[in-house]
Amino acid sequence: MAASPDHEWHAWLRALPKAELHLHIEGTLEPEMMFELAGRNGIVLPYADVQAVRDAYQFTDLQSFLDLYYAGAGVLVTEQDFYDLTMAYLRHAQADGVVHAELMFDPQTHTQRGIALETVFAGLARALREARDTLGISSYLLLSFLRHLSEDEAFATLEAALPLREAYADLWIGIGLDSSERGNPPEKFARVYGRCAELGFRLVAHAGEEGPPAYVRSALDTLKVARIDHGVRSSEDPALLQDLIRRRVPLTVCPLSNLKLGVVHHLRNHNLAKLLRAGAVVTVNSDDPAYFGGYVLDNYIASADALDLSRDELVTLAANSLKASFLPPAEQAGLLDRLSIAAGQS
Ligand code: HPA
Ligand SMILES: [Zn+2]
Repeated sequence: MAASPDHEWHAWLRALPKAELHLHIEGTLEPEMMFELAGRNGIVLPYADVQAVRDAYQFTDLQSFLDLYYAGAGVLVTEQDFYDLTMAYLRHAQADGVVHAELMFDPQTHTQRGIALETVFAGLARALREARDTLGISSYLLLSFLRHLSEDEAFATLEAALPLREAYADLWIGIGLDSSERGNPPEKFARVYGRCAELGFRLVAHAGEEGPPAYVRSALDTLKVARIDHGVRSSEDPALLQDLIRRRVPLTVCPLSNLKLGVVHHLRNHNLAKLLRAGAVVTVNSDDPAYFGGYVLDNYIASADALDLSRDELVTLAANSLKASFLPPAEQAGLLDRLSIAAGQS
C-alpha cells in the first residue's frame, strides 16, 4: 500500500477482524513489565533500566534472541504474573483488531525454574477467560515443546500437563514445537507428536524459519501438523511449496521477526507477497512482539508498505488467519461475514 499522509488505511486495516495464530506469550514481555515483575519478585536484572534492555535487543540470529528470551522469562513467578502478562497482550491485540488468538506457551521454560505447571495454566487461563467476556477476544492455548531438549523431556511435560487437560479443555486444544531449529529436526519429536495426535490435540510446529525446507516436509509428513509456523524457507523447494498450496496448509508468517532475526535483511526482500500471490495460505503474525518491535497490526502495516500489498491482499491475509484458525467452522463463518462488512468500509 502506498503510504497516504493521513494513514486513513491504517484505521481500515485495524478494523478488519483478524486472528493471531503465531504468538509466544513469553515473547510479549515488555521491558517495563520485566522490571515491574522483577521488582515484585525480588529478582535483580542484569540491566540498569528499561532502555538498557531495549538496547540489548540486537539479534544476529534465532539463538541470540532465544538466550535473552529465556532469561527474560525468569521474572515470571506467580499466577498473577502470568495473568498480567497475558492480559497486557490481549489488550494490545484487541486494539489491533484481533478477535481470536492462539497463544503458544513454553511450560519447560518455567518448570525448569521450579514454577508449577498449574501456576502457568491458571494465570494464562484467568486472563484468557476474562478477555473472552470483557474484550470479546476468543483464544486457544498451544502447549509448545522446546526442541533443543529431548523427546523424553517433551513426553514428561505432556504427562505432567495431561491431568490439567479437563480443567482447561476450553483453551488447551493444541501442541507446538519451538526453540532452536537447526540441528533439531521435527522427526526428533515423531513419537510424542504421534501420542498427541492420538489424544486429539491439534498440531503445529515451527519449521523453515532458519531450518531447511526438508524440516517443513518432515513437520508435514512425519509430525502431521495442520499448520507450519514460519515456513518461509519452503519456497526454496518448488515441489514442497506446490504441496503446501495444494493441501492448503497455512503458514504463520512473522515478517518483523524474520527481519529482526536476520532471516531476511530487508522487508522488501521478504517472500510473503510471493507466497501469497502463488496461492499459499499465508497469515501475518507477530511471534514475539516485545522483542521484535511490533504487534500484529505493525506487521501488517510494515508488510503492506514494503511489499506494496493491495487492500484485497490485506483482506485475504485477514481471511486466511480466520480460516487457518482452529475455531469451529460456524464461528469462522461468522467472523468471515464480519470481515467482509469491515472490508467494504473505508
Ligand atoms: O521465532 C521463534 N522460533 C523458534 N522458537 C521461538 N520461541 C519464541 N519465538 C521463536
Ligand atoms: Zn515463533
